[in-house]
Amino acid sequence: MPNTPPPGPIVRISPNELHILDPDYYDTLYNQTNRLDKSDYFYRTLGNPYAVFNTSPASLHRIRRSALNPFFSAQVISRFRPHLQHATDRLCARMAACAAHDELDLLDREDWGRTFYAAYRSLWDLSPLIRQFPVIMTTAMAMPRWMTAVLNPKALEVMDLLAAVDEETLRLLRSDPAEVEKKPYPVVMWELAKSEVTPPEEKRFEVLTMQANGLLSAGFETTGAALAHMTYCVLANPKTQQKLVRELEEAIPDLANVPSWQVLEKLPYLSSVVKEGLRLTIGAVSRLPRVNRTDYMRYKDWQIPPNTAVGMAALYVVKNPDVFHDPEAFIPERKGTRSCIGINLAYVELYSVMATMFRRFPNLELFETTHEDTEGIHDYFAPMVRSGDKELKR
Ligand code: HEM
Repeated sequence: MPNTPPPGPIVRISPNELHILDPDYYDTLYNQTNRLDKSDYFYRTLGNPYAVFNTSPASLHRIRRSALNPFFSAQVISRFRPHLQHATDRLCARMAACAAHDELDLLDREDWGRTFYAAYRSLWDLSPLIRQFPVIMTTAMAMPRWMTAVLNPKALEVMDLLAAVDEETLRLLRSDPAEVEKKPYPVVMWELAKSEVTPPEEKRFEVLTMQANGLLSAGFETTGAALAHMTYCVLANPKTQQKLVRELEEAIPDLANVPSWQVLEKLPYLSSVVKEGLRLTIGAVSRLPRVNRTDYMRYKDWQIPPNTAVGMAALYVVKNPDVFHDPEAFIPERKGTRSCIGINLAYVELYSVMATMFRRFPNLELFETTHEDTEGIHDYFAPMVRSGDKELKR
């Protein structure tokens, strides 16, 4: 057998796509200023081409991203915080009630809880298929409901979810302006629809509703998965839990006054727990291919021809032992960073929930939960855990 040399940093993973394995190149490829397109093939995976997340051409992406940016600044997200703290307090109150009454159902609204999650999970489950056969979405939309139900019950759940998002968007757009403007924070789709700077074609109903759907899918599963994963990591490491609880008890003497996110993120240990938890959650597990339509891309001495998709999987950066010593271990004492449009919103959620939950339940314990239950085994863009009927346990 001839000796096969180890592969270099570039591997051709399909006729028109390269993967680069070099953590030092990550910030260059994904630099927001480099104006590369997202790969059409890769990003059509959720069947929503109008959502900023899935918009391929850099020129159109810039328009959509700039329209959304103002709603995700740290300042604007701070206005949303009382709402989030209220939701966090409700979660903790439900956990306390469940513990007291030996009941386990934390999601008290059947319509916007379990069903909502299950429908998004079905969308993610279908996503690899949609990427290969995008026509599935249009076909399912055109079919009578009963036929979709027989052929693919998951697709029916997704169709119903999209219809529910349409309905919510429509209801919002028809709201009394005085009611919407009374809210202490901006309502994104409302502001986009009314904005004088949003181009008219971006105010079309089908664009707004897909943007709403895109923000929901990008915003809820990622943060939810990160919270679940980092809670598991803390509970699986009793020393970390003790250290975290000690810091929170000192910083939050009164549980009725949980400090703002800006104060919480300055708590050194909480901040390290959140960042290390985010590293292990990974966010987007696979490559996020970018394409230069007009020019060569350069990587070291390589010249990559125009129209070649080039991606790097974050998995191989965050699990790279040269970058993170003992990469599988949860070690909050080390540092790391992430970035996305929703990062401020995600941080408010992560800091509020982790601080409030561990301050309120210092003795929380794992029950019949193992590493396997939190392991991302599906690459649906975000890593997804095994689906199954495991419930939250007391
Ligand atoms: C822990 C939570 C989160 C993680 C780990 C995460 C991770 C990521 C990653 C890795 C990307 C880049 C994807 C790419 O380049 O293709 C991204 C983009 C994005 N994220 Fe997040 N995200 C989180 C929370 C949120 C939240 C709360 C929202 C709010 C709605 C959000 C909305 C978005 C959007 C819209 C994009 C696309 C941005 C663009 O294409 O310009 N994310 N996220």
